[in-house]
Parts: sequence; structure tokens; C-alpha cells
Amino acid sequence: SEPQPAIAAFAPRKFVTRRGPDPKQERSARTRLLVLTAASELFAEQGFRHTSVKDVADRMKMTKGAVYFHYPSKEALAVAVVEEHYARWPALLEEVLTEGYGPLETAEQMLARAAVSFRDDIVVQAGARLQIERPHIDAELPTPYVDWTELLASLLVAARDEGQVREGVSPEAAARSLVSAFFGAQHISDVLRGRADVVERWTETSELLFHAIRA
Ligand SMILES: CCC[C@@H]1OCC(CO)=C1C(=O)O
Repeated sequence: SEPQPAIAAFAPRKFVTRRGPDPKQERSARTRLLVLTAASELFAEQGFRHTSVKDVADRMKMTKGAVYFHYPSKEALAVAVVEEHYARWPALLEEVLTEGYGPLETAEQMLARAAVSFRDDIVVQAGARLQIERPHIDAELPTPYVDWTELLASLLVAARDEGQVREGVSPEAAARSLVSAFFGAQHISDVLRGRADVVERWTETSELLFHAIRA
């Protein structure tokens, strides 16, 4: 496959230690995931303000204690959901990079598959809503948009170096435009259609933008 640019964006945030299976730990990890999923459903459906830890416990048919065992507050839950939202993208990048596309096609594939995640993945949907509501969440949420912008800029710089980018197109400006367009497309699709048409909406925008970017 073609040499890939060193991509700093989306560096895995947490070092995962590889240990053998421990049933107690596995059960705890499963419950933690259930809590995160139930919280994501509620945050996506009704937002941060109108969701309580009790709502999350009820959705899981567990006690509030079971939720508090994993997350000390609703704010901590929101941080975990947003972090899990962003953790999707390094995994997606690894998948796309194994398929051996050039840098421009990698950028196109990343966004096309991200659109599918915005349609289908409740954690991605919840993370997006929480980022909109960040002014009302008293917690340190990850800064939105910057990792995507950095990733796309690095891919477009590599594409330019391989002669794949139209003369006069700035990779950094194109990256910012792609992020703005994707954010807008998924937001409009969410408001108008609950994201039912987000893939189609992104496809038409992507075709136009990559036509303008490609040499
Ligand atoms: C890929 C465009 C940026 C992306 O779109 C929705 C959203 C949620 O905040 C994003 C982010 O924070 O990176």
C-alpha cells in the first residue's frame, strides 16, 4: 500500500494494558458499557439537562448505586460518552488505513464511514448532542472539531505532496471546509430527519467538495 503520512490526530488516548481474562473485571467492563449505552440513549433522546442518573439506572433496570460505582456524577457520564464518541475515529482510521487507499481517498473514506456512524451509532449521536450542549455541562469535555481538522489537514498535505490536490487549494483550508460541511450536513440531517438521510446528504456534499479539491 502507499506510504501513509504520520498522523498525529486521533492518537489513541488511553494505553490499554493487555491482561488475561478476569471474570470479575469482564463483568465490570460489561456493566460499564451498559451504563455508557443507556446514558448515550438518554443523552441523545432528551439531552443532558433532562437526563438524571436515576433515568440511566431505570433504563438499565439497575440501581443508581450500580451507575455511581462506575461514574461518580452525570457530568462524568457525559465526559465518558463524549470520549467514547471520539475513540471511534482512531479505530475507523486503522480500518481504513489497512485497505491501502492513498491519502485523498483515505480522507474521503473516513468521512463517508463517519456519516454511517452518525446514522447508526448511538454513542456518536449522543456525543454530538453533548458537544452542542457543552455550555450547560460543568465538566472538561474534549475540544470539538480539532482532531478531525488536524487529521484531514495531514491527509490533504500528503495528497498535495503526491500531486493529488488542485493547484491553489490549501490543504488546511480544505480540511476546515470539510469539517464545517460535515458538521453542518449531519446537524441538518439530525434536525430535519433524525439523521435518517445523513449518508445521502453527506455523499452529495462530499462529491462536490472533493471534486473541488482533487487535481
Ligand atoms: C467531522 C466534522 C466534525 C464532527 O461533526 C460532529 C462533531 C460533534 O462535535 C464533530 C467533532 O466534534 O469532531
